[in-house]
Amino acid sequence: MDATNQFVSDPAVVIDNVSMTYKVATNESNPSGDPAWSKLIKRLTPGQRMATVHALKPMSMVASHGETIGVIGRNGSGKSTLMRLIGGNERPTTGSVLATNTPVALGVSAALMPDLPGEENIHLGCLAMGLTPTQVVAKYDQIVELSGLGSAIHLPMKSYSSGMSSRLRFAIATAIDPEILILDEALNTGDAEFSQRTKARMTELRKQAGCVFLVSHAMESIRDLCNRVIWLDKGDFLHDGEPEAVIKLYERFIEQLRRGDLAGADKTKRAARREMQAVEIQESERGRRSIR
Ligand SMILES: Nc1ncnc2c1ncn2[C@@H]1O[C@H](COP(=O)(O)OP(=O)(O)OP(=O)(O)O)[C@@H](O)[C@H]1O
Repeated sequence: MDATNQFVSDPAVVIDNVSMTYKVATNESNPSGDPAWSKLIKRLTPGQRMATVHALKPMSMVASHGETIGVIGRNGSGKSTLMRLIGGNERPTTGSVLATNTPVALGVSAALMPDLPGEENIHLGCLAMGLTPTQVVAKYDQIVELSGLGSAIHLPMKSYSSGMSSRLRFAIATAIDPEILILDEALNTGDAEFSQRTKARMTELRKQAGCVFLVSHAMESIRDLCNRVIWLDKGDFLHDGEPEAVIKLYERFIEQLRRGDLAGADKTKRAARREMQAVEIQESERGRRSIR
C-alpha cells in the first residue's frame, strides 16, 4: 500500500475531479482569446472583455476522518476557492464534492452581530449551527473558556480586536464537535496562549475522528497542527503528503523565487507534481464511487 492509499481509509470528504473557473470583466484586450465569448463581449461596456480565471484546475483527493490537512500555497493559488467548494458555499465548474457531514467553516461570523456582546453572539452562532437552546446552555462555559476572553465576553463584539473575535469564532465553530471543520486563515491572529488552547482543541477534534482543513501562510502553525499537507500553486494541485516533506519543497520553491531562480523553481514544481501519488475516484456503479 502506498503513502496515498493510507489516507483513503474512512473518507470524510471526497473531491472528485473538481475545478473552478471564474469569468470576470477586464479592460485588458483579448484576455482569453476565447471566440465563444465574443457575443457576450458585445453586450459589455465598450473596452471591456471577459477574462477566464482558472482558480482551481481539475483535482481529486480524499480527506479522511482523523486528518488535519494543511493547505499551503502562494497568494491566489486557489486555497480559499477550494475551501468554499468543500464548505458548499460555491458549486464547482466541474466535478463534485462529497462529504459525510455538513462542513463547518469558521465563517459563523455571518450569523454574529457586532453590536451584541460576545455572550449573546455565542447563542446566535450556536443556534445558527443547529444547536438547540438547551445544548447552547450546556456548551456555553466551554466556549467562553476556549475563547479566553474572560470578562470581555460581556462587551460588544465590535469592540474586540481581530484576534479576540477570531478566538470567539473558533470557540463557537468547534463547540459542536464538527465532523468536518474548515479554518481559512482563521488562527493567525491569536497570541501564544490561544495557540496552545487551539492546538489542544484541534487535537481533541482529531481524536474524535474529525477532519480539519487549515489554510495558512504560517508554516509553524501548519507544522504544529497538521498531519498532512497539500500544496496548491496558481490553481494547480502540486503536492500532497507528510507535512515536513511538502513544506520543505514549498520553502525551497519560495526561496528559489526570491533569488530569481525561475528555472530552479519550475524544476521544484515539476518534481513535486511528479512525486505526488494522485488518487483516482471511480464510479463503480451509478451513484457509487470507489477510490483508487
Ligand atoms: N469570486 C471570484 N471571482 C473572480 N476571480 C476569483 C474569485 N475568487 C477567487 N478568484 C481568483 O481565483 C484565484 C484564486 O483565489 P483564492 O482566493 O482561492 O486564492 P488563495 O490561494 O486563497 O489566495 P490568498 O493566499 O491570497 O488568500 C485568484 O486569481 C483570484 O483572483
